This record gives sequence, C-alpha cells and structure tokens, in this order.
Amino acid sequence: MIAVDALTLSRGERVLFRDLSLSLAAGEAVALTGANGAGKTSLLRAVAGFIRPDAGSIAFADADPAEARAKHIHWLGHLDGLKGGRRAREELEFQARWLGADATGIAAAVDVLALEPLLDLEVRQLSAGQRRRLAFARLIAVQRPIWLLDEPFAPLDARWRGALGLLMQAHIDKGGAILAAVHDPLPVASRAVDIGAGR
Ligand SMILES: Nc1ncnc2c1ncn2[C@@H]1O[C@H](COP(=O)(O)OP(=O)(O)OP(=O)(O)O)[C@@H](O)[C@H]1O
Repeated sequence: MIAVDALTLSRGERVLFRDLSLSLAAGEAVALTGANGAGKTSLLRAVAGFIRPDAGSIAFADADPAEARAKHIHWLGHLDGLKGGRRAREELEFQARWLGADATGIAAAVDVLALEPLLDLEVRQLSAGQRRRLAFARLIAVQRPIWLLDEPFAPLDARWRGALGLLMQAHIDKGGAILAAVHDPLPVASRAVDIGAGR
C-alpha cells in the first residue's frame, strides 16, 4: 500500500536520515522505532504529505499520492488535533463528517470507544487518554485503509491499550495497514523499522 524508497529527510539544517526504504502491505502493521528525535514523526508527516523529503519517493498502490492522502489515509498525531473549546460531541461530529462519516459510523465509534459519558464535556476538560479515545473515534467512524499513528498508546491506561490493540488487529485483519511510531512494543506489528539506525 505504501512504498518508501531511498528517502532522505531533513528538518531545519539537520538531516534526520538518508536512503531509508520501507514498504507497508495490506493486512500488516509496521512499527517505527528509534530514539527521541530520530525522525519517526517526521517520517509519518512525510508519508502524510505534510513535509517534503529532500530525496527519494513515497508511492501508494493503485492511487496517485494526492488522492491516496486525501481519501485513503487516516492521520492521528500525538497531539490529537482536537479543538479544546468544542464539546466532544461537536468535535467528533465535525471531524468525522468532514472525513465522510455518516450517523451510523459515528454511533459505532462512540460505542466502541465508550465515549457517550464524555460527549457533553468540552475537549479541554478531557484527560489525555480520553482525548486520545475521542481522536481515535474518527478512525472507526470513517473506514480508511491506511492508518498513520504517532505514539497511539502513549496516554492510554492498560485497559485502553488493550482495546486499541484489538481495534488495530481488526483493521489489519480486514486488509487495512498501519504505520505507527512507538516507543513501546506494538503487539500487532509484523516488524519494526528502526529510524536513524542507518544514519
Ligand atoms: N518544524 C521543525 N523545524 C525544525 N526542526 C524540527 C521540526 N520538527 C521537528 N524537528 C526536529 O526534527 C527532529 C526529529 O523530530 P521527530 O519529531 O520526527 O522525532 P521523533 O523520532 O518522532 O522523536 P520522539 O520520539 O521524541 O517523538 C528533532 O530533532 C526535531 O527537533
């Protein structure tokens, strides 16, 4: 689904890595590992099209990159991308509808992520783990094949790490793909790519 070939990526004056290649197939999860500052988030952002590499290519199976990024990818950054002043219900509705969800998909996401008791709270009143569940809900509400996840488990307790692990497994079992930056092991991953190892 994604082929990264001979990628060189810089931020500011610093080259994060050179000649990095990796592939992500349908039905698989790949963990991006590496030290703080190695470039895991930057690589995810490059795949999502937010930053431009210095060299190399990022290709998507059966779609041109712009179309794949607009229609096939879900991006979940570690800051969640939620507006603090909105109520959780409005924020989920707004984001999920913008991505193409219908009421059935949104209701399913609320159910799976046990969000109902939180929906009338403002996003800024939610704990970090509750915000992550709210952010994750759009991935359930709108089915897209490629999930790009930046430290998806970081703020979650053991119960919700387990629950999100099951949702990820269900996604790859349906032929989806996951590329996730992690510091802890990602149980659903078939392999890990160490960013910065070849620098
Ligand atoms: N907008 C930016 N401008 C300049 N440098 C940046 C920018 N964003 C990130 N960097 C730098 O790029 C390097 C890689 O950052 P990145 O967030 O990709 O690392 P990471 O591997 O995800 O780290 P962590 O494990 O701490 O999350 C860091 O040195 C960071 O300071």
